[in-house]
Amino acid sequence: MSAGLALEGVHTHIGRYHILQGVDLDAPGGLTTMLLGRNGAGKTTTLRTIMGLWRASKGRIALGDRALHSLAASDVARLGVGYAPETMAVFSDLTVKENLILGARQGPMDDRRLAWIFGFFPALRKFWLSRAGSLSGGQKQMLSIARAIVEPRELLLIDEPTKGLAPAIVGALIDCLKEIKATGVTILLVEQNFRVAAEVGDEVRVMDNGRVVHRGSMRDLAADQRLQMRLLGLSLDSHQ
Ligand SMILES: Nc1ncnc2c1ncn2[C@@H]1O[C@H](COP(=O)(O)OP(=O)(O)OP(=O)(O)O)[C@@H](O)[C@H]1O
Repeated sequence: MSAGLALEGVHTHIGRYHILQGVDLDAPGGLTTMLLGRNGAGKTTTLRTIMGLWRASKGRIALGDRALHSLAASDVARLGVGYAPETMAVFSDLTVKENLILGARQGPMDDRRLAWIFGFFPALRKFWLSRAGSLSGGQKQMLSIARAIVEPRELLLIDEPTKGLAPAIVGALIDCLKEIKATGVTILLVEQNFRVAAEVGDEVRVMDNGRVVHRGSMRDLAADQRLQMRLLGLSLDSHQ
């Protein structure tokens, strides 16, 4: 089973702004933990701080018994952390294949793993030698996630994978997230679409103003519309 993630009292400053203001967050090993919250709550900054792309100015970040908070992003990746950023950081001028090779840190890509990835992202096989820049938004998102999982990981950080995607593609992405989840990897997933969150999340943490303000099971939050309204400002309409 994959290790769990724990943040204790994490502060992050970006320039003169104090963005994370004492984040206490746990993502239990082998489970999918949703990180929710209103725009600007600090979710992306939390993922980037875990990944070592922003340096925590205070606090501890640990994956199992390994401390991450003083490591560079390349060392965090080497410990088995995959990151699919919100911006779908694919290299437009490189082919799909070359983008995936860049995600494989331990050596050549494993054919069986590639076949597994193609199973839920068939477009990546189809456009294997095409420039990533020529893919649709949904396909780029899939490539970004495929890159994060091209090797087995201990922890996956995924930022808003369904953002801007057509509903039909969202369904395919949910299936894919469930497949990835079934491998037993620990997942921390930022998602604005509450329906997706309710479908794939085991646990949920909600952020507001640079702190975690709610911790519980996704099932309990999904069943409590008052709590959703209070924590997320969701109306019933947003459940469509
Ligand atoms: N590079 C930056 N420079 C200055 N402020 C930043 C920077 N990046 C983020 N912020 C600020 O930090 C706060 C948290 O941003 P963050 O992107 O982490 O929130 P979020 O919860 O992911 O929101 P969203 O859902 O809008 O992406 C916001 O007020 C944002 O304006």
